[in-house]
Amino acid sequence: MKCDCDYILPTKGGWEHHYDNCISKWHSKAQYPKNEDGSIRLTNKNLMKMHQDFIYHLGLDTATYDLKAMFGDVKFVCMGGTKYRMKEFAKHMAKVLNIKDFEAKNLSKHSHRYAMYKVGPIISVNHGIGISSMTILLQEILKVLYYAKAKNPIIFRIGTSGGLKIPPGSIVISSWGLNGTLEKTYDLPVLGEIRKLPSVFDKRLIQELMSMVTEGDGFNTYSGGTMAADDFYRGQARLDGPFCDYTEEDKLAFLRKLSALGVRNIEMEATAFAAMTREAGVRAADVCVTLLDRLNGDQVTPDKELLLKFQERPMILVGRYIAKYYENNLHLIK
Ligand SMILES: O=P(O)(O)O[C@@H]1C[C@H](O)[C@@H](CO)O1
Ligand SMILES: O=c1cc[nH]c(=O)[nH]1
Repeated sequence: MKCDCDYILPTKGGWEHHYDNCISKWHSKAQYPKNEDGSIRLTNKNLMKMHQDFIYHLGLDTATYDLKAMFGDVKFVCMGGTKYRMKEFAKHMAKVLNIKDFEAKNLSKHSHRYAMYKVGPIISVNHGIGISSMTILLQEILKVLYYAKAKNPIIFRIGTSGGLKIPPGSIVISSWGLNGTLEKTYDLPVLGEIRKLPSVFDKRLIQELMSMVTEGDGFNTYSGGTMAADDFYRGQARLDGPFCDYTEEDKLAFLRKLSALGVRNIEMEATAFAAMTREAGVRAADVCVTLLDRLNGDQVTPDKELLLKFQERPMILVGRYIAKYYENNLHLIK
């Protein structure tokens, strides 16, 4: 398989292992500040001076918990908005990887915030709605992976979204995130000034995921841009919120403009997810199902059963990717 920089990747047992020894530009040390052994290198020197770190929203800390023993084997972190979805994903992966003794135990229950499960080498955890909830979770997960010295972890978001000109129930694998002012950045105010962090996803991971799509899936999978809105209603040009001071024509013109820019779906996390995983040197992909075509309306009308079916689709695709990784290596799973 070819990479961005035109290197033929030195794979040993097939493409599923190549990122462990990848020499491509995308994974170069400059951009992906990993240690030699593949563990995360966080650049915040203050962390090294701390005797104990309270990872508050996960209800964990580095003194009471042996994070290396708990999470040192983690290869994949999957996150999504709801607790229910992430518990179901953990159960799904227990089946896929044939892990018989899996017990869905919420490892962050003391925090009363998020629900985090571990199944074999996978963390499945919910992040709530929107960028601020997601980035708190993501940053605390990054610290857990850092303290645990997890090697070459990959992070997936399996989410829901509104589609643009594609049938409801399609999957979109995000190439980049677009913010509310139509820039491919995650804009974070720090010490009174806006930092603009690039929000582009790992191209090769997208290709690898696209190669998991089969004709028998029964739905379409696209890759394309994802707008991450800071609001579900006006922020996504809806007409059905409590406030609206624009017309239906304005809304449609905006959505068509997004579509012309290459945006396939709208959700509420992509920009920050791309930017922060990139800054941490961790490969990541945002895989969302669309619940509706926003050119045809605003209300999410599929019944509960169909909504749950739709939400299984990203789980199936990402599950297939993880299963492929372990195809010949199930013995690596504790
Ligand atoms: O992962 P989920 O289904 O939470 O993703 C989208 C974006 C927001 O978090 C939420 C809005 O309904 O759904
Ligand atoms: O339209 C939608 C549907 C799900 N999630 C969103 O953020 N927007």
